[in-house]
Amino acid sequence: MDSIIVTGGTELRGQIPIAGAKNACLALMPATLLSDEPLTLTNAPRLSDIKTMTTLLESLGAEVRSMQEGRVLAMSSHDLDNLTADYDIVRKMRASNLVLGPLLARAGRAVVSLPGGCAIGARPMDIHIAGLEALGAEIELRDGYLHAVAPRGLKGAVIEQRFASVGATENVVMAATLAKGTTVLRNAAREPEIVDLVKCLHSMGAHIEGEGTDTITIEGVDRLHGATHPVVADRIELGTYMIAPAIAGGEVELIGGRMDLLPAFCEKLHGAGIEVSETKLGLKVARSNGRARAVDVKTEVFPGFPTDLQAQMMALLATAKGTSVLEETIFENRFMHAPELMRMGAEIEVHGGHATVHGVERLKGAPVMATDLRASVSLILAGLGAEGETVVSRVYHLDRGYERVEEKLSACGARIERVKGE
Ligand SMILES: CC(=O)N[C@H]1[C@@H](OP(=O)(O)OP(=O)(O)OC[C@H]2O[C@@H](n3ccc(=O)[nH]c3=O)[C@H](O)[C@@H]2O)O[C@H](CO)[C@@H](O)[C@@H]1O
Ligand SMILES: C=C(OP(=O)(O)O)C(=O)O
Repeated sequence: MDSIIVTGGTELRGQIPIAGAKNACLALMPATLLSDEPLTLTNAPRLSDIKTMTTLLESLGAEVRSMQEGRVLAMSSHDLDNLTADYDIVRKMRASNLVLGPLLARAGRAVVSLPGGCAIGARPMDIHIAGLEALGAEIELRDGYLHAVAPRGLKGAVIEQRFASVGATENVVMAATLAKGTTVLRNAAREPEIVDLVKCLHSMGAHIEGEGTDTITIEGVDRLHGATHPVVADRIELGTYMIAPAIAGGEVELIGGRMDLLPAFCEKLHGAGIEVSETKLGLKVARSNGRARAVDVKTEVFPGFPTDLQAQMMALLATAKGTSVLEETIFENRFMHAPELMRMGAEIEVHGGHATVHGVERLKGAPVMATDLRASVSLILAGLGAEGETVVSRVYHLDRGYERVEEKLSACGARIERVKGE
């Protein structure tokens, strides 16, 4: 297994290009299942999760051609010869459950393994199931698999989600594009990845309104056609690299970055004394006034502070002046980076969904272990500002969501290298 070694203490200066969003691409790829014509995605990120989704789509009979070193994904689902998403693939990546809605809508049947829980929480699928059942699907759990059928086809309905789940919104919106009649989805997720998915569905001929608000209305159509769609910028990669100069000092321009993708996050960085400004090419982040200041953070659905940036923010607050309280409201077990940061000298107390962080002047490098995707990168960020060497092991989690992390950071002067494992 590969490790990443970071030697802290160098200010960062330079530019970092932001890739297409993993979480948008993982919803856009299954949209190919809705049409027998080709769907091409441009600005795709090069990540192991994208390879996993490729394997899943291919297992269903779709063709996925990766071009321009993975930047372009040309997909065709002309023939679907299998309607089962196998446990061996789904267990690797929860977003595999996003084939359920499209398969049901196009083929009237789907068998999708339940993904099970993961390190950050239990992550059930009841909201997905309730939404698809409201559209007329009959869904049964047998042998760990969801067996879904729509014997009379899907039919538009009014659906009120008990929580604005990102994945359930994506599954229901995709399924409703081919349902008969109108679907009104209330308490829909408003994340930019949903807006991007709807943009792509529009290009495929879907009739959808209200994306980006809490009510999405979908007028079903008989068929969707092919399209080409550019994947939106990855706001979580963006936020991650915005924190890098905030921790290490210096000034970095994030090419393709936009404040509207991260409104609450940009506000908190500002509150912590970090300068964020718009440039012609993206966003510029600078820390010129010494240590950051403590701020309290509560994770919320969009446009609130994203849970996927909570670990990275904790790494920043670990060396801020004063005490900060981080509240995690989306996942029940998403503070696993705290004990690793404590191995580097951070002073953190975790009580249920709250973490109290007493900022210290400086962290010290240590061997640490990545437990999940965002936890991994938070340890790298912490290492950038720490004294000495930080060795982050188990970085396969990192490769799920960050491409060329060492190259992007070392281009700005960071001392960071990957050591290949067995
Ligand atoms: C591939 C992808 O896009 N992943 C993102 C997506 O995950 P994902 O789509 O899985 O996240 P959800 O919004 O569905 O989950 C949020 C919360 O709702 C709960 N829940 C969800 C569905 C359900 O049927 N029942 C239920 O109880 C989950 O357990 C969790 O506690 O949004 C999360 C919240 O912004 C992000 O952290 C993930 O990075
Ligand atoms: C939690 C994440 O991903 P997933 O939903 O695929 O587990 C993430 O991207 O931080």
